[in-house]
Amino acid sequence: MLSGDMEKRQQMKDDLQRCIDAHKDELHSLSRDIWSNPELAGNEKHAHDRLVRFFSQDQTWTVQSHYKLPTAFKASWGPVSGGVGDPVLNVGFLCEYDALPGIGHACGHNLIAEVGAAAAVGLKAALENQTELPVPVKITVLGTPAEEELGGKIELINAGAFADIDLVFMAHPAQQDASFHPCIIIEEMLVKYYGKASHAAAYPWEGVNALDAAVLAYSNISVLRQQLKPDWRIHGIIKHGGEKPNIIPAYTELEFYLRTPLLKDLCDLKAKAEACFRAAAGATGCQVEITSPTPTYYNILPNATLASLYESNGKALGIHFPEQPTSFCGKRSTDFGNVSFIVPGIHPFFYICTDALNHTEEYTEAAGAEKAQLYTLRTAKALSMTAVDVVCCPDLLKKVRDDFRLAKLKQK
Ligand SMILES: NCCCC(=O)N[C@@H](CCCN)C(=O)O
Repeated sequence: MLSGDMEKRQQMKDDLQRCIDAHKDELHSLSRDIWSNPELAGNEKHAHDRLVRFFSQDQTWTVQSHYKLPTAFKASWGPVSGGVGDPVLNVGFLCEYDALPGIGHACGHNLIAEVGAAAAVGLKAALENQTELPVPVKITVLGTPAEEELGGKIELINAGAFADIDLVFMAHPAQQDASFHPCIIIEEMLVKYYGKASHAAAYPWEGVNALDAAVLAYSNISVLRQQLKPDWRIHGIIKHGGEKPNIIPAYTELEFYLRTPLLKDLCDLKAKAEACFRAAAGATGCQVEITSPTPTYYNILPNATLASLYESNGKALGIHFPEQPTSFCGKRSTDFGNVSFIVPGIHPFFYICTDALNHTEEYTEAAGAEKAQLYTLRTAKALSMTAVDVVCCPDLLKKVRDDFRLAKLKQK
């Protein structure tokens, strides 16, 4: 026999599930449209317009297009319930929608957008007839572009977009369901070598070969890797290697990603990598320019209370959470990590009916497939149901906030 409060929460959860199911075709059309029009980080114009249109069609949402960033948006609803002057609890849902160069939505960000939209619409349905919640509740959907490059969430943090948000939810497609899986710190290093062109056959001795420097740099990093801690990563490409075989390259460019679980480790890894890049310059007589063009993505802070509530709601919907998610390792990064340092939240991973790996063409196909929809909407329901638990139960909200404070202290 459910208590009165439990009965009310269950009724709210039933309402949100019915609402999401009622909107399933529209939600699938939304993610399919984004999937069919892949746009790179910072250029998600179609996705932005499509999501703005999705929320604007319901006049009860207040929608701000081009919110602080050209392809970010904000959709707000509420507050409802509570008394005048009561502190409002602002629940945030995040939508990502940037694709990858050459392989489209190979990370399923079109489904992240669908989950965020569906969870928000569902929570609205659960709340709109509530007049006796512990506190007034508001819903904020943030369109957070450019996760794969640039770190749109970090730019939005710096622009104050998260200042009034109390909880934040999103979910990311993967190979299995996991309420939490470690995502680690990442920093990009851009390396430019400057040499001197010359005819490669007629008088090569007059040249200073920037491609030699690039190759040596790449090789130096490759041997460095043997001496790195097992949970560190460093990987990169030669973005520009020269123009023609008979012109000794005067300019080359490399891009590397450095990843570590802890910020102090990142400093150590950066120093080692920089030594490799400078050694290649010294060996070839080139000049070298080393920069970090994008902000550092932080690791995701865990929140045990939210993760446990998410698992409980997910299991009620039939989600299976493997004890040890095996098919994807934790060596990935996201700008949600930076958000998790300023707002309590969760970023679960969810199965989309494929064993393909992210950032592959097979995953792109899976992210646009009809069979991903059941899992996508189920994830949205679990996120929304988790939000219902927290907004209805002040003790849970306190535990969430305590987890957040403790997790931050552990980072020091
Ligand atoms: N959000 C979970 C992982 C998504 C992802 O693959 N992120 C990229 C971020 C790259 C930042 N320049 C990654 O390679 O981890």
